[in-house]
Amino acid sequence: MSKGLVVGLHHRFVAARNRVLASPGFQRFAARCWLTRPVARRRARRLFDLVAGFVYSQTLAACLETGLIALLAEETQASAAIAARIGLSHEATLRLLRAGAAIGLVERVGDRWTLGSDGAALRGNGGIAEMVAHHRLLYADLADPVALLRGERAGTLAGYWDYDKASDSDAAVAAPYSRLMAASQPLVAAQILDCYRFARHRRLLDVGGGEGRFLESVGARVAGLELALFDLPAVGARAQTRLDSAGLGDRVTIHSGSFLVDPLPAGHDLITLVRVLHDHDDAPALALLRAVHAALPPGGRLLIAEPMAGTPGAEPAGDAYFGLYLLAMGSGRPRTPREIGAILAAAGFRTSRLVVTALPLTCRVMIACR
Ligand SMILES: C[S@@+](CC[C@H](N)C(=O)[O-])C[C@H]1O[C@@H](n2cnc3c(N)ncnc32)[C@H](O)[C@@H]1O
Repeated sequence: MSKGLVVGLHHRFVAARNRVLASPGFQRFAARCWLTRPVARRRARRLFDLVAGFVYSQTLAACLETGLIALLAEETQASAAIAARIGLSHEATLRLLRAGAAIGLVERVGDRWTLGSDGAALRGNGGIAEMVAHHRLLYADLADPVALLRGERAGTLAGYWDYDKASDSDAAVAAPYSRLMAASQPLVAAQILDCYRFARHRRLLDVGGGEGRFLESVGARVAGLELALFDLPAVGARAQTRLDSAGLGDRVTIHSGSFLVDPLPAGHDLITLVRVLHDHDDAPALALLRAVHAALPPGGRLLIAEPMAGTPGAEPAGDAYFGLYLLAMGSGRPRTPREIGAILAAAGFRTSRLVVTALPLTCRVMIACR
C-alpha cells in the first residue's frame, strides 16, 4: 500500500471518528449503554480536567501559599486549628480542605486532616513548590493565550529569563532563575546519575550549568572526576560561591562567557547540557551543538538531559506545557529525540542514542559521540 493511500485512509478514519464523538446523540447513547459507559465516563472526566485544570493548579497554589501543606506535613490537625494557623476563616479553610482533598493533596482521617498521597509526594520534592509559585508569571502571560501565540504580548517570563541581561553581568536578573533551577535540580541530577556511568570519564564540563547544583550532585556521587562549569558571567559568579561553600571549590573550574559567542574550553571528554538545549531556537541550538563538538576530543561524549516532546505517557508535558512555557519565555521549543538527533548529526556528531531514565516526564537523556 502506498504511503499516500495509508495517510488518506487514516485521515478518513479520524474524520469519521470525530463526527461520531462530537454527535450529542452518540454521547447520550454512550453514557447510557452499559457497554460504553465506562469509556464515556473516562472521556468526560478527561475533558472536564482539561477545562478545569487552571482551577486545580490554583487550589494547589493556595494549599502551598497558606502553608497548609507544610502544616499538615508536621501533624494531623482539626479544621478549626488549621484555620487559626493558616489565617483563613473556618469556612474558607473547610472549602480549601475539601477542594484539596478532591484532588489528592490532603485527606480527612476521622475529624482531623492530614496530607493526601499527592500532597505527601509533593513534600518530597521542594522544587515543585518553587515551580508552583513561579507559575504566577507564566499564568499572567497565558491570560490571553491567543495574543501570546500571535506574538502580541511581551511575556512577563521573557523578562524573568533574560539571558542577554545576565550575560551583561546583571546579577539581579540571574539570581531568581538560578535559584529556581537549583531548587528543581536534585530530582533531575539523580535520574541522570542513575542512567549513565560518569566514572568512565576523566574531565566533565557542564555547559549552562547554572549555580552548579548538578555538579554538586556529580561531585558527591563520582570521586576522581575533574569538574568544570560554563555559564554567563552573573551565573558563573553564583556557582563559584555555591561550590566553594559546598567544599567543592578546589575540584571545580568556573568558566564565564556566552556559548553563543565564546568558544567553549577544550580538554573535557564529557560535556553535559542539562535543561539547556530546549531554551534555544533551532539556529542558536545548532550553533551551541557545533561549539560543543568543536570543544570535545574525538570519541568525546555529549550528554543532553531535558524533558522532550513526544515522550510516551508524558505527551502533555512536552508540547503542551513546555511548548507554551518556552513561547512565553521568548525562545526555544521542546524537541523529540529524533529532532535532537537530527541537529546533533548536523553539528557533526557521529552517533546519538536515547538512554532510559526513571521519570521521563521530567527528564530524558541522550548521549552523542563526537
Ligand atoms: C534552564 S537553565 C539550566 C541550568 C542548569 N543546567 C540546571 O539544570 O539547573 C539554563 C542555563 O543556561 C545558561 N545560559 C543561557 N544562555 C547562555 C549563554 N548564551 N551562554 C552561557 N550560558 C547560558 C543560563 O544562565 C542558565 O544557567
